[in-house]
Amino acid sequence: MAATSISSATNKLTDRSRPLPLHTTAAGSSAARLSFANSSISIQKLAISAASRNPAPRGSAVSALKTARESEQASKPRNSDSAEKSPKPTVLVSEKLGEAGLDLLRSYGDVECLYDLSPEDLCARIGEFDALIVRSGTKVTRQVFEAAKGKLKVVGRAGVGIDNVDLQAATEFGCLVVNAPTANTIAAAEHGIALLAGMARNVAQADASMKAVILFTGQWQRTKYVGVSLVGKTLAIMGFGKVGSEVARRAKGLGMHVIAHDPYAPADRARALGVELVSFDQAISTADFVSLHMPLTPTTNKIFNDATFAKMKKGVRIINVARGGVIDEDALVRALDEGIVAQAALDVFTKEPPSKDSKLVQHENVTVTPHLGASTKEAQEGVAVEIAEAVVGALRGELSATAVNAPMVPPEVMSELAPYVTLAEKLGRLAVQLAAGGSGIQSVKVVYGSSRDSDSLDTRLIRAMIVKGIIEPISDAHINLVNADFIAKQKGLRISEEKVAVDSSPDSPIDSIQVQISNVGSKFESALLENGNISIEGRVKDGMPHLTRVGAFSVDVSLEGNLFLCCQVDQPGMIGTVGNILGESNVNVSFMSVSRTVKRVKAIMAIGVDEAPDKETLKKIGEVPAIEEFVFLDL
Ligand SMILES: NC(=O)C1=CN([C@@H]2O[C@H](COP(=O)(O)OP(=O)(O)OC[C@H]3O[C@@H](n4cnc5c(N)ncnc54)[C@H](O)[C@@H]3O)[C@@H](O)[C@H]2O)C=CC1
Ligand SMILES: O=C(O)C(=O)COP(=O)(O)O
Repeated sequence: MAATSISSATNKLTDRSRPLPLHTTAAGSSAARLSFANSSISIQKLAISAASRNPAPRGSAVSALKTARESEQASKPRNSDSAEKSPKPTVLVSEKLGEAGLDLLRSYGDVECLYDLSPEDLCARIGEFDALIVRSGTKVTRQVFEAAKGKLKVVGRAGVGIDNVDLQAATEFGCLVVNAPTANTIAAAEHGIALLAGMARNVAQADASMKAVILFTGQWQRTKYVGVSLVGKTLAIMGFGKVGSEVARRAKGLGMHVIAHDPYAPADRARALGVELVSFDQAISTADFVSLHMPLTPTTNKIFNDATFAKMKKGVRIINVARGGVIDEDALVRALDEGIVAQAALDVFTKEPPSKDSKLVQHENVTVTPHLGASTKEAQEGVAVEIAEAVVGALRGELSATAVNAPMVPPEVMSELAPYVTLAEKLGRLAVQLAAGGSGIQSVKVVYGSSRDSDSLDTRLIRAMIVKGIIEPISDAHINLVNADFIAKQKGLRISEEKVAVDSSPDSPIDSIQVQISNVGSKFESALLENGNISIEGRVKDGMPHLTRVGAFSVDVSLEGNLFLCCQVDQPGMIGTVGNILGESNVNVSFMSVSRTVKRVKAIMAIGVDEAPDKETLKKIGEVPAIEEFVFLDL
C-alpha cells in the first residue's frame, strides 16, 4: 500500500478558552439540508452556514444547482405555514448598483439600498442583513463583521479590487467574500487608454485652460499644450492580468512597443499579444510610459516610491487605474517636481476622495479622474449582474466561482463528495467523543483509502467537515468551508492527510476515511491502535455513512441516530443481555455489529440506537460483569 501525504495544516495556537466570534448557524434547520445526498448536514451550512431560509428565486437568471430548499418546498404541502413564514434573505446594497443586478437580487431576497452610510451607520445596521454588496467606496472592516454578530453570510464586491474588505476578518467570521472579476475589465482598460492618450496630448489641461481663458480673456493658447506622440514609444504594463492585457492589446494598436512585468503572468499569453515579459527594474527603467494594473496587496503597497522613481527614465509618464496605494503619493509629487516624472494620469488614490489640499491632485502635470475606471453603463450593468448572481448563489449555498476567501470546489466535485461530507463530519464527531476529557486534541491524521491519485482527490471539503465534527461538539465555534482551516489553526489543531492507494472502483472518489487522533487518552480504550492513536474508520455504503472500524476491530454499523460501543468478554449471551436492557428501557436498536480479535477473549459491539438511553439504562449496562468498557456516542 502506497501512502501519499496530501497536505497538512499546522499551528501552535493554544488559547482554547477564548470564544471564537463566529456567527450562529441554524444547524439542524431542515431548510438547510441537502436532498441529493441523504445527508443530515448541508452544503449550505458548509459554505456559508445556514443562509438558506429563503424561497427559491422567481424567474432569476441565476444558473445554479437545484437547491435543497427548492426540493423541499416542492415536496411540502402548498399551505405549509413554515414555508410561508420563512423569511427571505436580506441584502444591503451600500453603493450604486446597476438595475439588472438589483432586479435579480429582489427576485430572491429583501433588498435595501442605503448609499453613503457612514462607517458607524453601517455597523449599526449590518446586523440586519445576510448579504452586503459594496463597490470600492465602502470599507468592510473587522468592526463591520463584529457588528454583524454572525448574521452576515456573504460580502459581494461589485468589482475586482477587494482591498476595501478585511478578508482575514471575513474568514475568521466564516463570511464568504465574492467579487465580480470580469465585467469591468474592458471599461478599466479603456479608461487606462483614455488617460494615456489624454495625458500625452494634455487634453484635460487644454480643455480647462481654454474654457477658463476664453471666458476671461478670449485667448487661444496653442503652443502651451504641445504633447508627445505614442507611436513607437515603450509602454510598461505593470501587472499583466485581465486589465493589463487589454491595455496592452489596445496600446499595440496605437503602435506602441509594449513590455510587461508580472511575476505570475504566463509567458504564452504575453507572447500571443506580442508583449515581452521583463523584470520590474527593466520595465520601469526602459519605459516612456508606465501603466499600473496590479492589485493592492502588502507586497505592492507603495511599490512605486522614491527608490523606484529614481530608476525610471527621466520624463517618464505614469498612468494608474489600479489602486492609489501602489504609489507613494508624496514620492510621486517629488518625482514630478524634479522632472523625473513628466506627467501622471491617475484614476485612483490612496485616500478616496483625496483631501482638498492634495498636492498631487493640484499638480499641473497631473490629470485626475474620480475612480471612473469601471464606470461605463455597460460595465456597471455587467458587474451588477455578475455580483448579484454570485451573492444569490452564495446565499443558496453554492460555492461561487468568484469566492475570494474560500476554496473553489466545483459543483461536480461537490456532488461527488456529498455522501463523504456526511461521513466525514460524523467521524470527526465520533473521534472527538472517544478522546478522554481534559487533554486538548492537537494532532489529527486523516487517511483516505482511494484508487485515485492524490492530484485528482480534492479533500478540502472532507477535511473541513472533519474539522467541523471535531471542533463543534467541544466549542462554540461554527465551522464552514470558509473558516475550517482557520479555526483548526486557532484551536491549535494540526490536521495531516494521507492517501493510501486501494484497489477500489475509480467511480467512487474515496473508499474509506480513517480519522486518527494522537497523543490523547481514550474513553474507550478498544478504539486505540497499537501506536496509541484513537482510530475510527468509515465508508459510504449505498449512499449512507457507515462506521467500519474502531481501533483494530472491524464493525459495520450505519451512522444514524446514536451509537453504543461496548467492549466485552467474547462469550455467549452478550448481545441478548445488552439488547434486553435497552429493550426494557424502550430504546430501539437500529443496527448492531459484533467483532472480535481473538475468539472467546475480547469482542466489541457497535449498537445503533434510535433513542438516547437514560442514566439508569447506562448504569445497568455498565454493571454487566462481562462488559469491560462502553461508551455512548451522540452522532
Ligand atoms: N479604476 C478602476 O475602476 C478599476 C480598477 N481595477 C484594478 O485594476 C487592477 C487589476 O485588475 P485585473 O486586471 O482585473 O486583476 P487581475 O487579477 O486580472 O490582474 C492583476 C495582475 O497583477 C499581477 N500582480 C500581482 N502582484 C504583482 C506585482 N507585485 N507586480 C506585478 N504584477 C503583479 C497578478 O499576477 C495579475 O496578473 C486591480 O487593482 C483592480 O482593483 C480594476 C477594475 C476597475
Ligand atoms: O473593480 C475595481 O477594482 C474597481 O476599482 C472599480 O471600483 P468601483 O466599483 O467603480 O468603485
